[in-house]
Amino acid sequence: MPSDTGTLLEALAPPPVTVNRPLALFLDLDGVLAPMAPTPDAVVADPRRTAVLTRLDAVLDGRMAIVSGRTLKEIDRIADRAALSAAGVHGLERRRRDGAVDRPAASPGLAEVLASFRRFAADRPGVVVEDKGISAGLHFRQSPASADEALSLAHDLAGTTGLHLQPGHMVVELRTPGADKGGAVTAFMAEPPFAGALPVMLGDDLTDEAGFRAAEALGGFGVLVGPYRSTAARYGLAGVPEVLDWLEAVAEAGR
Ligand SMILES: O=P(O)(O)OC[C@H]1O[C@H](O[C@H]2O[C@H](CO)[C@@H](O)[C@H](O)[C@H]2O)[C@H](O)[C@@H](O)[C@@H]1O
Repeated sequence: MPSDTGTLLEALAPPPVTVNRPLALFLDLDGVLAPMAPTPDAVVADPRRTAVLTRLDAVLDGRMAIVSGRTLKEIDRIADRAALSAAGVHGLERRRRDGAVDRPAASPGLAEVLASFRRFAADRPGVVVEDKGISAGLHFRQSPASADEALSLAHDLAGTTGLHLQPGHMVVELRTPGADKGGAVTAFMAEPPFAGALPVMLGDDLTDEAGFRAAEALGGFGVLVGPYRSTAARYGLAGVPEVLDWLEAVAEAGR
């Protein structure tokens, strides 16, 4: 059963390499397929990651999607276009295997948010603004002292614009309201080639919890990557190297 308390100190067991139904994989990007870096742009394509994603896509007959907070453009840059199916901006935009993309119109309040974020970043060295079109991120990994003020600014702007507040790892984001990662997993699972498979979602962030719950609701499970915390995930992996090892084992088992 998924764990529901953050006070337990136990680690989650690693996920099985084989399951008794065709497997569908939903993979978060930052912190799961790629190690954390000082800035979003510092994460680049990696031959080992691209190779295992390409292999998995073939072995799983296309039942593999990256489900990330990044935009589809960024997912393609970092994953070297190895994932045809993908959901970006925390599930707000979704690309099917045939290339068709669903994306909502950007909330009008985003222009004001970006202007405010840029004013905030201008006199705080290290603070980075990320314009994702339908969302805006304020990164403070390189300026941790700015965290409280950044969160407070984002909270105030969420109130005035109606945008959805999305906290993350050393970032706060304001995004167009709409689907989350759980919605993306559920939508993929309703369509070929995913329909009927057992969904497994790997993630590390709070935004991945919706994906874990969606996988569980459809008979699959979530895998928490990183330190133990309160989670809907059933299994755990310690970090990116362990994820890549596990994915390679899954690809090998399915060969
Ligand atoms: O859902 P994910 O694939 O995990 O994406 C979450 C966010 O990842 C990126 O930001 C994070 O990674 C950066 C690079 O390691 C790091 O510098 C930053 O502090 C992290 O928050 C990305 O920039 C965001 O758009 C994603 O939402």
